Amino acid sequence: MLLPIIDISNQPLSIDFIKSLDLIGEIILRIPDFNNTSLLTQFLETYQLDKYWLFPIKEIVPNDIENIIQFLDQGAQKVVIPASNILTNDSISTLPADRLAVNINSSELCNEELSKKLAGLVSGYLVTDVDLESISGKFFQDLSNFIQNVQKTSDVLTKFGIILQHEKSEIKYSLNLVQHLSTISADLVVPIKNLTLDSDNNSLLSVADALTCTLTSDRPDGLFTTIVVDERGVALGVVYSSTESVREALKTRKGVYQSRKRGLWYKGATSGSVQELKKIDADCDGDVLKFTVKQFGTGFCHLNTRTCFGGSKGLTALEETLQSRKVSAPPGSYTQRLFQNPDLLRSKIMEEADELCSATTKENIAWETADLLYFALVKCVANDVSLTDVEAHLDKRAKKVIRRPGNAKPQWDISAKKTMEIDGDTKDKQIPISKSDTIKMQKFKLSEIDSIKRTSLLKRPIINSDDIMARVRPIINDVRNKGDAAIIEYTAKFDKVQLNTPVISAPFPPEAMALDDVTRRAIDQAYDNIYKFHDAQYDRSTLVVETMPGVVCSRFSRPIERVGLYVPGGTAILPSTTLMLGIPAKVAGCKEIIIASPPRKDGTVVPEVLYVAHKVGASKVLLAGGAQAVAALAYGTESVPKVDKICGPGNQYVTAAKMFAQNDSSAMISIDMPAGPSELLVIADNTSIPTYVASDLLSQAEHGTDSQVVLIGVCLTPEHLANIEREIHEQASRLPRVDIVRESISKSFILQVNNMNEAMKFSNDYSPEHLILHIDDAEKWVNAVENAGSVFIGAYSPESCGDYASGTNHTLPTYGYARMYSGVNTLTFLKHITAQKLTKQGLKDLGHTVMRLAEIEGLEAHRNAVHVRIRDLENE
Ligand SMILES: NC(=O)c1ccc[n+]([C@@H]2O[C@H](COP(=O)([O-])OP(=O)(O)OC[C@H]3O[C@@H](n4cnc5c(N)ncnc54)[C@H](O)[C@@H]3O)[C@@H](O)[C@H]2O)c1
Ligand SMILES: N[C@H](CO)Cc1c[nH]c[nH+]1
Repeated sequence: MLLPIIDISNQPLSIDFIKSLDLIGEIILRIPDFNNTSLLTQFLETYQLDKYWLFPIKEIVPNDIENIIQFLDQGAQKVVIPASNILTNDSISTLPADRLAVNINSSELCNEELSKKLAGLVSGYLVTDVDLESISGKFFQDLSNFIQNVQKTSDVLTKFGIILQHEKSEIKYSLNLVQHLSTISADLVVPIKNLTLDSDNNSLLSVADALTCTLTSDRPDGLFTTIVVDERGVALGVVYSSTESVREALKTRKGVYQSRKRGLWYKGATSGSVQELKKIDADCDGDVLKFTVKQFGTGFCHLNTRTCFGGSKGLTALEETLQSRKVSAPPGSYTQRLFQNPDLLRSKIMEEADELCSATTKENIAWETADLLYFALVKCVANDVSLTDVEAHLDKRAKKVIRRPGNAKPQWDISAKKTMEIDGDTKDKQIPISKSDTIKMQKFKLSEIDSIKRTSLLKRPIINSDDIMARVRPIINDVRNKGDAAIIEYTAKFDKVQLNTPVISAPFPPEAMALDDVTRRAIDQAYDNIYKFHDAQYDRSTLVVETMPGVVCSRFSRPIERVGLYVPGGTAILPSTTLMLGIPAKVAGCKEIIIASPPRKDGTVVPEVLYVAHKVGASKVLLAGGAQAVAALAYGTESVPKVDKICGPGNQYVTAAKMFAQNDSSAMISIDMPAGPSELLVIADNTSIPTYVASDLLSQAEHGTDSQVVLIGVCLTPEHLANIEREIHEQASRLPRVDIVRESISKSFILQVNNMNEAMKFSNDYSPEHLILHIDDAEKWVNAVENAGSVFIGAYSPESCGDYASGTNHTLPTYGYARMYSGVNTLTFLKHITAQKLTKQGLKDLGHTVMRLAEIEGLEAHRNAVHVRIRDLENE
């Protein structure tokens, strides 16, 4: 065949022409040297060749080695170097043989010693001084012997290029010559100025003809069987080519073939399923062509499948599915959810990578790899990266001659991890927690983190809401369909309690709410404080404003009639939450209060909860938790009346069920807010007391493994910070819930800042559920609070007081929702109704404004309702 050669100093060249040449194999680039490489770099950027050799005019000097390696790394197929250089320069001789070619003179073809020395070191020979006349004589025989010898001794696939002598001004590059050389596996090197994409003519050699003249057809019609494959090598079908169709294919860089019935066949011309031509190769014995194409449209086959052998499979099929999901996905598509939630996708990739690392059996490793490939490909498709792009990188990497050491980055280095201090970039990473580890938070300095890290610190752990919703939906449907029976069934399943009836109605049996005096007094005091604070929030008066003479607007409130209060009970019993929800509902005057809470293991209600239920005037207590309790309150069952609003915190199932019911118009229900795992942000300076700071942080960390606490240290001295950290470890180690704390503290962090403004800015951006100000002149900084559920001011205001008894509510927005939601308060249980009264004069004065605005909106009936009255008033 032929090897086009381009002198890169002779630019500009036609990009289209070069790209067509690039389709048929390798191109030799004649370059001045490796010393000044800017011309070459610019050439490669412009023409973006697929496969090329670099052939310098000048000899190689030692300083060139670095550049040679760099160009090989960047993708040069081979570098052509004089034999003397290869044999004398150690750095060159260590380069891989499949990336080196050598240029020799025709006289050296018979130099056996040289060919022995070069054996195994190179995979290409350019014979540079061949006289046209000599090609059929002795030279041809020598060349043939030489090639056979190399092929016998070398295990690298080797190419042989023949360069006709340049001194001869009139070199005739003919198809005969190409054909002749190809019989001994040699290629004719042809300057591109001697090549054409058109048919062969006397002065120029046709590229297509040069390609097909070396082929043999085993068909009576002389056509060449052509296999068509996609960029990943997947066979699309079989067609036929002629010299003419190859010529058209090269010229247009499209899939053009020879139809046995219809002549030249421009693939996709009528169907639209066109092909971009990427490569043409001949097989090893030159009787089949392979066209590599990028297939557009419905596919290659006339049956509208991608291939003539049916649909795709494996990674190609997965890629197609993901691409179609990106365009339009069926409702509830998990893939679409991954597209929309990069954080979820990131977590899944990490999770699957981790699972693959732990897999040991053949089956497991295949399974986990499939998982990881799925998520990785979602990431690719989401960002318009194709498998072909990925494979191009793999191929490019395979060409690198310098191998990286491949050590793990510090955060992934398992041996280093064991000794890692948690003072680096590890917030999102799983650090193995051992019981002997110091219980400590991760530490960051605001001045040392970038904005991406800051944003990640502001984020809460991801809630997988679609998965949870998928679990919650059938529970809700069951409760709607089967009522009490479903509640009993789910309570048995999740809470392991067999109930006869799921509801206790007031009046509650005194023995079921009997408490010792100390407990009762504590609850009573908490009750009084909470009541006092919530009662004060209730402005029972009617707001009246005369907006203009004779136009009086007013607003008054009414309680929401029936409310359902969810009191969590999964890992801790929470009578305090019964107070926090029941009291404002009672103050607001709700007519029916129903409390739902998971039963104890013996099927009873916690007496403290029942006592508070009684105090707030609840009519019923539903002995159920989770989604089944929320569904019963939202839709009603035989024994649970449907309510108008559901309030209260809970785990992810509770929250998902509340969100579901709120969005279902048939439920006609509202909720207080989406509330999740507890959280606390403490701002502390050097006036803070380390024991107090640590105790506050731990008070929220003990809620659950998903709780998050944050300490912002304002100019803390190293000693002060160390004291706080020591207190955290010592106090935590003594807690009964130390195992929960160990986990939640490891996900929590300390951020050191330089001043209070930085601290407040971070806190407002984080929007914590609880904010504690352990700082000098704490009260002054309350003015700077923009977002928080509840604020605790000064050293003697522990959050626990707000959790239980000071008077404020503890059902507060988490997860950053404090930016737009208030915590539960008396207004949560009220709605406001507005009213207005216009006098005749008021209507006369306002009427024309109303009529004009109705006219602008094209709402004639609106205008008329004023008009008929004003007409009467004007006639009075
Ligand atoms: N923001 C606030 O004001 C506030 C106040 C108190 C508590 N909290 C939070 O409330 C949450 C309470 O959670 P909890 O689990 O202890 O109690 P919970 O009462 O919210 O949930 C327990 C119920 O979950 C259901 N459940 C458990 N596993 C299930 C599964 N696999 N499928 C379906 N349903 C299942 C069961 O029905 C069970 O009754 C904690 O996260 C806590 O931090 C928040
Ligand atoms: N701190 C919780 C709100 O996030 C409420 C609570 C209940 N019991 C103790 N604390």
